[in-house]
Amino acid sequence: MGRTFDEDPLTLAMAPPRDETPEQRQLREQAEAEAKKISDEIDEQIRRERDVDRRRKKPVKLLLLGQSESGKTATLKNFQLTYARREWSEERASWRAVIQLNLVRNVNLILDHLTQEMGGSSGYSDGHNSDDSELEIQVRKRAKALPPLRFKEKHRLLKLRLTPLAGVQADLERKLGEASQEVYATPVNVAAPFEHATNRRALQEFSINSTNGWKTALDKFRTPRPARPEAGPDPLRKAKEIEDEITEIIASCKDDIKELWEDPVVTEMLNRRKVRLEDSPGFFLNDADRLATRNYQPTDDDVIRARLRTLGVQEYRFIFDHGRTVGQEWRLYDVGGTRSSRAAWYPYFDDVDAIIFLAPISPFDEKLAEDRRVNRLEDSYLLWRSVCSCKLLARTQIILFLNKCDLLQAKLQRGVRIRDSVPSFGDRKNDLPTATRYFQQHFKDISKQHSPVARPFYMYLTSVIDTRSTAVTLGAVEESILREHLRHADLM
Ligand SMILES: Nc1nc2c(ncn2[C@@H]2O[C@H](COP(=O)(O)OP(=O)(O)OP(=O)(O)O)[C@@H](O)[C@H]2O)c(=O)[nH]1
Ligand SMILES: [Mg+2]
Repeated sequence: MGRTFDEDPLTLAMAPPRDETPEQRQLREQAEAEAKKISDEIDEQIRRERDVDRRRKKPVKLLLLGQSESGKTATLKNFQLTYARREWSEERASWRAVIQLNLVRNVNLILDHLTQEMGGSSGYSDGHNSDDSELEIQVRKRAKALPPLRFKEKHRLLKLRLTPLAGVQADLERKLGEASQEVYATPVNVAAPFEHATNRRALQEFSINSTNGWKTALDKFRTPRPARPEAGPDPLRKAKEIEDEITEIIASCKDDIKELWEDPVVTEMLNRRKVRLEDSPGFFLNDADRLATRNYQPTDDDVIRARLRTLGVQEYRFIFDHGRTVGQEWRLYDVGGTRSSRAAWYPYFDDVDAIIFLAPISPFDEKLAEDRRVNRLEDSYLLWRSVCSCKLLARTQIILFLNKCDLLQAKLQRGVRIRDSVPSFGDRKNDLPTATRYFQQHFKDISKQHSPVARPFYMYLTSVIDTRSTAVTLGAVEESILREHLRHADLM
């Protein structure tokens, strides 16, 4: 074959030798085919590694489920405190308003009871009302049998001096928005309304899907920037003035708040009415000395204990700055836990790496706020069963937190007997290890019976307001979720 002088040197170098025999040609072509095969394999390997790498960098998605007040948001806060510390520190101060509202609510609740008690001869009317709960009827009966409470002039004055806190509560609730109000009776009477839901779009009206969650409420309480003089009255500065006014009123009520909470007649009144504020969400009365001050700044523990209800489904994006996955994005989905909020959960089951399911085990003798006929533990069992049996979640890792162990311990120490509310507990020992073993076994049995495909049972006993022990639990959880995340990345 003739060659021209203008062919480029590379083509010349790659060209077969002029005097190549047919055998040599066959060997050469075989060698070239082999080299191409190896090169293609290397290319494919690089492509696959890039793909896995890209998937590894995909955000880890974690969904928090459980009934209202089970501790989902408190768990989320622990994640932020442990793994996204910078953001946590930036936000801590803006929780002050929520904590102030929690404290003021505690006080106003006592004042409401006081007003009812001091209102009539014994504070209770004689007639029964069809709306009265069984507890109220019982309380009324017991109160009649006991000597009257000895209220003094001091109680009337305390009520009078603490009146401004009603206005403070209203102001704070208005500023914090709907999340600051607790929900009571709702029309939904099934534990898992998500079971019949189909797609995200159909449910949009139920869900507030925001990418900044509690920030919406807290943003109004960030430190204002200096206003430009030509811009007129600065709304942020105005907000700051209101905030200072609220803080001033609370600080000026400090001694009265403490006197009210430490008063023996008030204690007796709350006992008779079976009101245990200490166990309720957002209890801060024992911290009034520290909180009701002009320069109060929330501590980490205060923020974890602060109660702000979750509305709809909230997405939080954190780039972890601590832990094994520094630089990795995590998306945590926090949901409202009342029965009427649960229909909005289903669309989020689709694409999560793991679920943390929170079941509080201390309220075994309490009712749901949204439906006073339903026992809280029973509701958790039903909800757990629905989540375990959900086909869409058949291969999703589910981690159970049996939460509020601290409150369970305190309740058992006070002598509350489990078998009075949970007859199947029987004559077992009424102590913490026996109780947690018993509840754990019940959840394990449900998971075994109702999971469509056998799944491992991951369970932790938690008190998520204890940030130290929770950090240890989250370390184990992080590792196991990450392992699953990477396994998925390798399989895809
Ligand atoms: N003592 C104690 N309190 C807890 C524990 N876990 C949560 N709490 C408190 O219980 C209250 C309710 O917790 P949240 O985290 O707001 O509950 P939630 O599940 O997010 O509730 P919703 O948003 O209404 O669905 C908060 O004030 C928490 O600080 C716990 O283990 N022990
Ligand atoms: Mg919440």
